[in-house]
Order: sequence, then structure tokens, then C-alpha cells
Amino acid sequence: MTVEAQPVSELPDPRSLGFTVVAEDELPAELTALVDRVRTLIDAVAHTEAPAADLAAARRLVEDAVRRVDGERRPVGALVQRTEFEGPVGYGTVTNIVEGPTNPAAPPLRLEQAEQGVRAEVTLGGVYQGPPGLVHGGWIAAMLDQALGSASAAAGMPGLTANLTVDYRRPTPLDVPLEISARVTGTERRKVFVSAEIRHNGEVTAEGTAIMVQVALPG
Ligand SMILES: CCCCCCCC/C=C\CCCCCCCC(=O)SCCNC(=O)CCNC(=O)[C@H](O)C(C)(C)COP(=O)(O)OP(=O)(O)OC[C@H]1O[C@@H](n2cnc3c(N)ncnc32)[C@H](O)[C@@H]1OP(=O)(O)O
Repeated sequence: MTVEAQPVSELPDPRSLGFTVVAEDELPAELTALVDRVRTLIDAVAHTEAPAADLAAARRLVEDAVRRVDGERRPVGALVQRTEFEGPVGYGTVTNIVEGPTNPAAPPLRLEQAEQGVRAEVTLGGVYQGPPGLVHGGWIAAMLDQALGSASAAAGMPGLTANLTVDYRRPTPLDVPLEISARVTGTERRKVFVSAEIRHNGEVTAEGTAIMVQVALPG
């Protein structure tokens, strides 16, 4: 495979492109703790068989919580900067549906730079269910897409997914640790070829490949 695309060694500061940026370590600890508890709430609500009176009381508490937090808002599109990523590529959207640190609808997934590419471990509960006891195939694709995009970005080549192919090799179970890994396999002009797998107990349950097209940045 020809290698013509080069990692962007110096991306412009996204602030200069009009993005709001928050450093991950500046997110209030109270916010990340709240996100964690809301995740637990989502799971509890999805599975509850509590009596009606408890459900009604919980709804009132949630309404009060909404009143408290739904005031000033970060703009949609705000970026979070992860300082531990090497180089100027540690950006993602703060509410990213797969790993946004302020998004309680995202699973507790955190892709880290690995020797080759990126990797993460995550356990998905019943709110990620498709078939009984199994992770929804769309979520498997979403997690692979995120890992593939992050591998490209972590290699200095942030881009958009132009094409994504997923092979579901075995059922991916809920409530067990899953390992996700992804890496760049080649480049051609603005195209970045990436591959990823999800594993349970070392066995591949799903694999994905994608073409990420590097974003054309001004300057
Ligand atoms: C200052 C820094 C700020 C940075 C902020 C970065 C933060 C992120 C960092 C890190 C985390 C990332 C994690 C995210 C993960 C999730 C990713 C997603 O969910 S992305 C959303 C879904 N994808 C879309 O919405 C794309 C929609 N499509 C498009 O916008 C265009 O089609 C685009 C950009 C993909 C290409 O359009 P064109 O006009 O720029 O380029 P053309 O010339 O069409 O294509 C370039 C090359 O790609 C090939 N190509 C295009 N589409 C293809 C396809 N479907 N299949 C195969 N090849 C394709 C073409 O044939 C061409 O190849 P040839 O160089 O000529 O060989």
C-alpha cells in the first residue's frame, strides 16, 4: 500500500477554528461523579420492577435534578482535550456518544494509546442489549467506529469515517469484560486504513475495518 498521507505533526489549536475546548482534567469531579451515577440510574430504570409509589417518587427526584443541572450549557460541538495523548491529537467531542466523558448515555469506555494504536476494556450492561444477553450489533459497530477513528487520530491523522465494514464473528455477551483494539494499517493520500477487533476472553467476537478520510484543515 502506498504511503502518501503523512501524520499531521502540528494541528492548529481548535480554539483558533472556533471550537470550545475543555481540558479533561478541568472537568469538575462533581460532574464526572454525577455522570457515573446517572449511568447507574439509567441501568436501574431500564431494569426496575419497583412498586409504582417508588417509581413516582423517583420521577419527582429526577425532575428536581433536571431543574438543578439544566441551566448554563456547554455548546454542542465542544471538544475535550485529553492531555495524556502524545502530540496535538488528543481531541474528541465532550458528549461523544461512545466515549464522551460528560455523556451518561455513553458506556464507561476509555480508549488509551497502546503499543500499536489504541485499546480499551469495557463491560456493557443490559441497556446495550440487542438479542437476549447480547450486545446490540449497532453498538458493536459504533464502538469499532470510535476505536478506528481514535487509532487514526492517535497516529496524528484525525478524520471522518468514509467507509466502515463490520464482521460479527461470535455473539458479544453483556456483563463481561470486552477488549477493544484498533490500529492504522496503511495510508493513501488522505485515506487512512484502519482495523479493529472486539474480544471476549481473548476470542474475537467482532472485527471492523474502515477508511478514515483525513479532515482538510485550514492553514
Ligand atoms: C484542529 C483539530 C480539530 C480536530 C477535532 C478532531 C476530533 C476527533 C478526534 C478523535 C476522535 C475520533 C473518533 C471519532 C470516531 C467516529 C467517527 C465518525 O463517526 S465520523 C461520522 C460519520 N462519517 C461522516 O459523516 C462522513 C461523511 N462523508 C464525508 O463527509 C465525505 O464523504 C468525506 C469527508 C468522507 C470524503 O469527502 P471529501 O470530499 O473530503 O473527499 P473525497 O475526494 O470524496 O474522498 C477522499 C478519498 O476517500 C475515498 N472515499 C471517499 N468515500 C469513500 C467510501 N465510501 N469508500 C471508499 N473510499 C472512499 C475517495 O475515493 C478518495 O480517494 P482517493 O484519494 O481519490 O483514492
